[in-house]
Amino acid sequence: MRRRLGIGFWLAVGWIGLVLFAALLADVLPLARYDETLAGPPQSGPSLAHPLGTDGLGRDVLSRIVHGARVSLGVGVGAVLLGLLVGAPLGVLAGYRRKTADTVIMAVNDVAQAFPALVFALAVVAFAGASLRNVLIVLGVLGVPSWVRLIRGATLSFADREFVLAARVLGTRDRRILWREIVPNVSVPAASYAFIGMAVVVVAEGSLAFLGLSVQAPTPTWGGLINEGRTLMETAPHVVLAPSFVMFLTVLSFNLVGDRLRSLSDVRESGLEPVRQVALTPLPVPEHEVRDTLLQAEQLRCHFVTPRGVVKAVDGVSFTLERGRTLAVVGESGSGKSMLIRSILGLLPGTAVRGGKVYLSGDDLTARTPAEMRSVLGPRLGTVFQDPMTALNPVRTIGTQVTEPLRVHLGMGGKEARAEAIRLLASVGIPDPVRVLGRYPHQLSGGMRQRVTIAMALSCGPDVLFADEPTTALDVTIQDQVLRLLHQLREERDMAVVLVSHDLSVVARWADEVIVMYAGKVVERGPAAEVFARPRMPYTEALLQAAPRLTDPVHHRLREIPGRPPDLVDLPAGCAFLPRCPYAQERCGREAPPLVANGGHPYACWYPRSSDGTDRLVEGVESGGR
Ligand SMILES: Nc1ncnc2c1ncn2[C@@H]1O[C@H](COP(=O)(O)OP(=O)(O)OP(=O)(O)O)[C@@H](O)[C@H]1O
Repeated sequence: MRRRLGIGFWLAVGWIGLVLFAALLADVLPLARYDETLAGPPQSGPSLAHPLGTDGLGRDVLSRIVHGARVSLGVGVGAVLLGLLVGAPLGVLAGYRRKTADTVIMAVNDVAQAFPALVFALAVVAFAGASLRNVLIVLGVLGVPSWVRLIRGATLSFADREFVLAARVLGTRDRRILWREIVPNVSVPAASYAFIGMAVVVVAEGSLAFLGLSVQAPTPTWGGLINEGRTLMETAPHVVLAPSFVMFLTVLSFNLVGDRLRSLSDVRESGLEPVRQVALTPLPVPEHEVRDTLLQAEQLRCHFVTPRGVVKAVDGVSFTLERGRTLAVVGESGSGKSMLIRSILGLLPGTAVRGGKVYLSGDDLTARTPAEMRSVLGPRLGTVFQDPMTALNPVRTIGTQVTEPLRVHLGMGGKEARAEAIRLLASVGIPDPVRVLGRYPHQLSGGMRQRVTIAMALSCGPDVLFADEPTTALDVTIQDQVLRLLHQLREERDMAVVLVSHDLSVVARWADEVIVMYAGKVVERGPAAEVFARPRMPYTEALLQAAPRLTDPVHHRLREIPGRPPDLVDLPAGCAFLPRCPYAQERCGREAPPLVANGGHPYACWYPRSSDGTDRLVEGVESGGR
């Protein structure tokens, strides 16, 4: 957390703390009186007695800045609190209740936001006078519409989340949901906006003071000090520069703190972004040989630095893949399948550290910068994601989305790209592709949407197609069509396919090779038919026993794998599967088994299942049945 916030954040917090401290203790600090004229020679520069010099009336500039901080910060804090106290409940109400409450609140809010701020300030000062309280009220009220918008937006984004729905299903009262589920989540962006809001108010107060609409002399305010010093710019520039600089630093600090707090709660900053190798300490790469193969992964690792410790999501995965072959990656949820794919593609969350090497036809992809990777992603590596609805932009037509990679990567003109898009859509079995080009994703069925994403992934003719659970979001009949299509396209285009799936019947049917992952490591690897017919690692055996088989004539009982996958932050010293393994012995707790091949395919187990299949329940998982 400390590292993520950065040194700038802590310097900003320190500065704000210092200004607050000085403002609060202004009366007891050993400073000259802020209104004492001729405390020193007028317009004199910095000296020991007056560290920031004196102004045109010989008043101590430092003392005036410190006392001015009281007004500027006081107005900042007060106005933000006022805006928050009025705006937040309205925002929550609009976002949670929606319908009439939302319409009315937002309509009034829009009108309030459109009202000219300066006219409002002038009107209040003209009628009620330029006092600290009135300035605070003016700036607080002016901030309310922004608070309503912010809090409404945050409430809307949380109101439909699964945890709120779960609370509703349990019959929880609205008030309780608001306090327990919504308010704690909304308070994070609110805190960040409060700091940014304070910066805005400090500047606004300065501007009002500059116009003579804020607290009147002799009470100093930062804006007022700048206004006074303006006339001495040529003879005594320090009089205007000192308060300007203090105000600048304070506003900058508020913005910085607010921005860092926002980034902590911003999901976009934990989303996909190219691996930032320079900013993170890379993991060491062991010696290895670069092979003459299409795709090679060598000791690939993906670790996350989290407040709890290092999550080893992928830990030393190696494999090779040839053209015309399908490699399946299987394992339970959280075993590292998706992170393995993302590590290959170089698209990882910002907190990830990648290690190891990836070679595409001998070309080291891990040595490429994110910008250089862009020429590989699409043209050489294509990806099909799990949920086509989220993979497609809902507000753009299929035509604009399918033609985009053709125009960007292949430099096609509008007409040519359209013709190619029609050909691509037809090749993935979309009937009437011309009509589909003008449609939006929501106007297509799930199966059609997935065909569109496959067409997009294939548009630049990739060498390797990654399909991360491509059929999970589809119903069973469509699943088979999509997998058949992927297989057919692989044959036609002589590509390689990396298929991530937790469905072993899918893998057994369509994959040539398989790697079984457990807790970020490969625990078994080999030809799919062989691994499924004769699994050596008890985990693979357990996965098979837990997998339903539609072709099974007799409905045999599925065996659940007992226990839970281990905590990736705190992996045991020995075999990670030990607590769940029925065959574990003393050695398994002492030493982690390496991935070795004893005359067959490689597996990581000290006490493997027998290779002739006599001691287990493996009922001929069908392979090659395509
Ligand atoms: N941003 C992150 N920060 C910390 N840990 C993460 C992050 N993203 C993923 N992980 C962890 O990495 C591990 C592997 O995640 P991954 O998504 O690769 O699993 P998976 O096998 O694909 O699971 P699933 O089948 O559910 O998609 C998980 O334990 C997950 O909690």
